[in-house]
Amino acid sequence: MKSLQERKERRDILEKKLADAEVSEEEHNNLLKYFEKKETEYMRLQRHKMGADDFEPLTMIGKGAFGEVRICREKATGHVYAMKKLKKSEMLRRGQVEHVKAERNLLAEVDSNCIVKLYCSFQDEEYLYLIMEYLPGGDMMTLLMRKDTLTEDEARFYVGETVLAIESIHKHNYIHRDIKPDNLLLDRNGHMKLSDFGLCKPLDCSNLQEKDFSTANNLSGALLSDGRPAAPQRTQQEQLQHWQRNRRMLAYSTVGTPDYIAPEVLLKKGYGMECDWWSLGAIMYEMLVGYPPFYSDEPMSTCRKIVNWRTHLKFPEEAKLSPEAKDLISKLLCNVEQRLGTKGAHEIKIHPWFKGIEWDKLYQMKAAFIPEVNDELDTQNFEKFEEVDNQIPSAAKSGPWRKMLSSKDINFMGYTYKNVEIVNDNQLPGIAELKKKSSKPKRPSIKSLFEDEAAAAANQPVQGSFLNLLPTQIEAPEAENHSRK
Ligand SMILES: Nc1ncnc2c1ncn2[C@@H]1O[C@H](COP(=O)(O)OP(=O)(O)OP(=O)(O)O)[C@@H](O)[C@H]1O
Repeated sequence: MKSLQERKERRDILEKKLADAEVSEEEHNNLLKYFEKKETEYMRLQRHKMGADDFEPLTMIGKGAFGEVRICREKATGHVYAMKKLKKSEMLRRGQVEHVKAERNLLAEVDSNCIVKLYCSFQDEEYLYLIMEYLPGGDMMTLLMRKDTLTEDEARFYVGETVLAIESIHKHNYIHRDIKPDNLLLDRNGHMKLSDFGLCKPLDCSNLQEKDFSTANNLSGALLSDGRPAAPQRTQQEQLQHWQRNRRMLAYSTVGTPDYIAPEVLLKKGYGMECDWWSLGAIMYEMLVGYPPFYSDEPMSTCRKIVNWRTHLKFPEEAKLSPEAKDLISKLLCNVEQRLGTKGAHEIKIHPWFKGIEWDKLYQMKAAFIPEVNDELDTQNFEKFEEVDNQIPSAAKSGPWRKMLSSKDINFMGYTYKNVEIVNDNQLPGIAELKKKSSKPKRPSIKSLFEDEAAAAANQPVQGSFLNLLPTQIEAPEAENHSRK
């Protein structure tokens, strides 16, 4: 009865809006017909338990340490989404269960232009699934590799959108900790959205002490026993080529790249939201210089340079950065106490480098680059991945984790989620407009259908190992369970 009543209220609102709006009778009827169609779809979705069978998997667009990302088509509606599929046994083996829940919680909780939208999540015996909006513009890593460097105006657009994205997750009390160009995705119009909120590839620096990071031990400043420098001195161009040769390999390696991680995170001193602003500084540097500020041949050496940033942060002359750009980067890549953003995103927004930027209109502006996207299944902006045999290795089926795996698995309880609202409801012109004009709260019809236990799970503090998205109330990394060890 309640849902009938709500349906009637929605229809009344629409009728009222239509009476006020000057629309032709034909348009009026079309909108009402569309409304009924959406209501039917909405009810069907509410009833239906989603599963992998509801989607036709298509081209693979991403591969991570725990699974893969593909575009897929929902069989019932024909809508295209990105499906992230994660192997439960791998999650358990690497102690990532809480992180995958954190990712699902954040995606379900934060409704923002700057965050990739989650349509639903579900699981079967072997896998967890996230069905998200498909962002066909590719990721920032690929864009940067294609462009070498960006002009300051181009960079301002992307850095600005990253500021808004970071601000929106901080507002929900989440810290990302692993913001890097690979996690900045571009939509069809070239606007940026943040993704990948839970499954970092933990680079295990936990056995390193602060003394290991001391300047005497740092690689690039050090000399070998015969007096030669331990790391070759390269020109900006050489360093750029070197970085680009290694970039994809680093992205797909099991340890990932530490280039954007804040020193306090590496040192596990206890950290807060400021660590995401450090990552912003490293990304901005890469956009303007061509490679990240502490790049080194070895990830461990990069970690050392990050911790000794005072010695290693240098701006190559050839890059010709403006004084404002250098100033902003230096105020992001610095001690937590001095770092811009510590008191909130506004500190960064008012920096002179952003002079003239209209923060409220950034997402309505024309993007710095418009990606080429020919149709809804176009994946030209992504790497090509070789398809390997999809069979689940027998180890996963017979290993010690096997008995823990089932779709009613207690480890992954609360994973299932459905966001009925985002079933492409902006596809019909007119409806989106009407919704904007509505005086009701922003998302009047949202119906997030958590399974009962999910509501509780969403409020659980999340603990986990190195480098992962954590609600801020989880504090010192020392207290974390470094399950990779
Ligand atoms: N919603 C999406 N739309 C388009 N592409 C996506 C989407 N989600 C992920 N991708 C692509 O898949 C890649 C891997 O995704 P993601 O980083 O979320 O997976 P992961 O397994 O957690 O990876 P990682 O090992 O880096 O943590 C991204 O870099 C991006 O290119």
